[in-house]
Amino acid sequence: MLLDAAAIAAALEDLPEWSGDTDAISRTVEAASFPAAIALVNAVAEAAEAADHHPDIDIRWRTVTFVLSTHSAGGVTSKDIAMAAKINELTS
Ligand SMILES: C[C@H](O)[C@H](O)[C@H]1CNC2=NC(N)=NC(=O)C2=N1
Repeated sequence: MLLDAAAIAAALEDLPEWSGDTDAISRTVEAASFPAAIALVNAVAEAAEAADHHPDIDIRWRTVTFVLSTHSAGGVTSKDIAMAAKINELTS
């Protein structure tokens, strides 16, 4: 179910590294090195496969941006909030 702007803002209070709107949420991570960035992307890929929910990922040297939306719903759902929390776990 699509989340409205208020629900997304409330969810992002617990995910301060993330920002966004009703279209998508995103977080940029600066890893220690390019191999560390790739290792993070691989860990996120494994979690995304397990959840069958996949972020858009942009890799620029050691800076990785994750963008989450639920394509089938056309916006942000609880699946995106759950995957954002999972990415935070994998980042820390
Ligand atoms: C059939 C399967 O559930 C879908 O194709 C999944 C796969 N991963 C997905 N990932 C994202 N971000 N949005 C989707 O709607 C989506 N759909």
